[in-house]
Amino acid sequence: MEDWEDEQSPVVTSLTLGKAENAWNSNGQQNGKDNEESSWKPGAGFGTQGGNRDRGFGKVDGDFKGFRTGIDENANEGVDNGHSWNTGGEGFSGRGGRGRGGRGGGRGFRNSFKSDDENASDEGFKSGFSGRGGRGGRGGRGAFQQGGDEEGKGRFGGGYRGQNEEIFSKGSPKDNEEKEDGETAGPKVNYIPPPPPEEENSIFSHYATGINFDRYDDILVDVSGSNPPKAIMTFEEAQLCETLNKNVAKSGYVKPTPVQKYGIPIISAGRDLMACAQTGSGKTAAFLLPILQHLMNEGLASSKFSELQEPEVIIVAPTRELINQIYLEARKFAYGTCVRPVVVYGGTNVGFTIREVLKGCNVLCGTPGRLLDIINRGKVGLSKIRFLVLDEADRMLDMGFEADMRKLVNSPGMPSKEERQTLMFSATYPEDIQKLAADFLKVDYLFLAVGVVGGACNDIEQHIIQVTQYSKREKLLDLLKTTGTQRTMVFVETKRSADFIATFLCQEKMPTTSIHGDREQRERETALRDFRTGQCPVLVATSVAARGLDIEHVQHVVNFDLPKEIDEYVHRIGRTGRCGNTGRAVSFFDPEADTPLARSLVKVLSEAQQEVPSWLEEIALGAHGTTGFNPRGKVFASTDSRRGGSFTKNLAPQPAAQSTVTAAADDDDWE
Ligand SMILES: Nc1ncnc2c1ncn2[C@@H]1O[C@H](COP(=O)(O)OP(=O)(O)OP(=O)(O)O)[C@@H](O)[C@H]1O
Repeated sequence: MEDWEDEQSPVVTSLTLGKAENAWNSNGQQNGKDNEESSWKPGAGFGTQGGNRDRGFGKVDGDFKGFRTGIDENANEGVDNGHSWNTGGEGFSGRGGRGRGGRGGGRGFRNSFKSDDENASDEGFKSGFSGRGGRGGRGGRGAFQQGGDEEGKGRFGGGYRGQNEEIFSKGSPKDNEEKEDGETAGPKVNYIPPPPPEEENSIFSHYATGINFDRYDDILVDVSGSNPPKAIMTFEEAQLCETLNKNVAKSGYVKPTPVQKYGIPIISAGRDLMACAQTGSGKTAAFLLPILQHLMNEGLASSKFSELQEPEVIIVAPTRELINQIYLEARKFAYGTCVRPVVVYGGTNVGFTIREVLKGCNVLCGTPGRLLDIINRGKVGLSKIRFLVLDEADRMLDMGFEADMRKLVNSPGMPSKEERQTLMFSATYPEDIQKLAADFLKVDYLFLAVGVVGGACNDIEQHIIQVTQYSKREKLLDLLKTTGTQRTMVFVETKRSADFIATFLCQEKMPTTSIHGDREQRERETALRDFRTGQCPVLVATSVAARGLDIEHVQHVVNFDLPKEIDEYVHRIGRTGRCGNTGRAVSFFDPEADTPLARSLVKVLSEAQQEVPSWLEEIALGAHGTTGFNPRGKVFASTDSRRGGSFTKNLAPQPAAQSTVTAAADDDDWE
């Protein structure tokens, strides 16, 4: 029997709040004993604090007033006095020492919650805190250095959804938030996701296009490369078969968006494509429809009765939730056809994944790790691949995933780039990534730019508010009081901040859930579902939710912590203002931390005709930005890195918002 075949039954892997203390004692206590410096004390809810004062939080000053916890104003929490800080016995707010160490006193909470980015955030907490025992880990200096038993996965990593949620999740083996993998190592994962909807109504449920949908027609479009095919103006011109046409209509699509008008004929003509279009402007259908039409025209090569499945299409995306969403879209458009899409992603039971694949698979959607895993297990052959799609292509080719993408295209059987069609889609394309992407594409690929490459969607009202690190929580609370039950995504930098802020909001009686890479997959999906349905109208998220997610009614995005990269900002705020709907994004700008982003932020705001606060311009003027800056630059900030783009629509560019900043930089310099 193969190793995956015994992975049958899902087991409950996390604990309810009521049970957690026991489990915690039995597993975690071991950790505590193992480590002289560790300091957790059971019995006070889940309040925990590892790390010592200097290495952990540093002294708290500014306007941080504790956290309705056992922490005192002088930050004498944690190790030194042996008290844990807790959240009133209701939730948890545990914390290991940061491992990296604070940057000295005086920065207080900032050290704790700002400076520990995703990579660093794990260092202090690699221990058996999950309620299942820890696997150990690197251990934090002054924190919990040893794991407990061999079963658990270490780290604290729980998310929080309020009163009754099963809180504690095992940690992830990865440090990098967005880098999802197939979990080829480590303990078996038993999670089997719920089956996708079968009812036609649910499959085709969609939200209405917004008042600005028709304004998509005014966006400048640039196609570069030789002999681009003519754009289509209607779906009829796409010459889709009857079933696909019906499915398009049932999805509520009346007319194509610009990326569809240009992208569909390019793909149908057999050309490779690198496409860049605003967030929420319909990139998914732009590649799915012509691919499905091709399969309908050409017929399917793979047999559902084969022991080796040989899909015609592979679609990769960087996060599990996004790839699942793409899969559901593929399933929707393929409804009533014999094309069978399948999705594979980490955090789920491998045996289940393989069984799904073996039921027949034409369009294989996956996160890179799990995809490579099942390919390596010999369950999927690549020789029949006709299309390779990289969604969020710039992310798929940056340092996090580039190696996996190279492994994929070099896997045995994978047709060479000359023999397959390769399609890349994103709202952002740093120029160096474009150059790298050319390795995967035929020489004569077409570059399609809808609007500003890397630009924010114009339907999003953007506000930047100057704050100090210590005033953020109060500001967030004030903000959320004005948004009521409207759906809001709050982005933070670290997994721990996500838990912390979610806990804080729950205590303030705001139904909140959280999503980040340390949550178990089941919890992540529950969180997303609760957010989608409005049961929890506030979702606190790390960058794992920044790209691609298409959730109805998200009216607000809050950047509690601004990201370090401007592209990340563009994707995050793009969770609102989709498909012609309007949205609002509020970002907290802490000059101490965010000054390097100032220039590119001014640029993005200007290009989207948003008001640029004068204080931000001043900061930008004095800042050594990490990204290019030319607020008066041309509308296409950057186009095809091969240059020579030809404008296919000659509308007068709209004037950028006035900006007094005159720093000289290359128009194209987004890095
Ligand atoms: N032609 C259309 N008419 C109506 N709705 C559409 C059309 N095309 C796409 N949509 C809808 O618009 C929403 C956004 O589409 P999609 O998720 O593909 O955007 P995207 O460009 O991939 O965004 P992101 O850059 O954030 O990944 C989806 O709900 C989709 O069903």
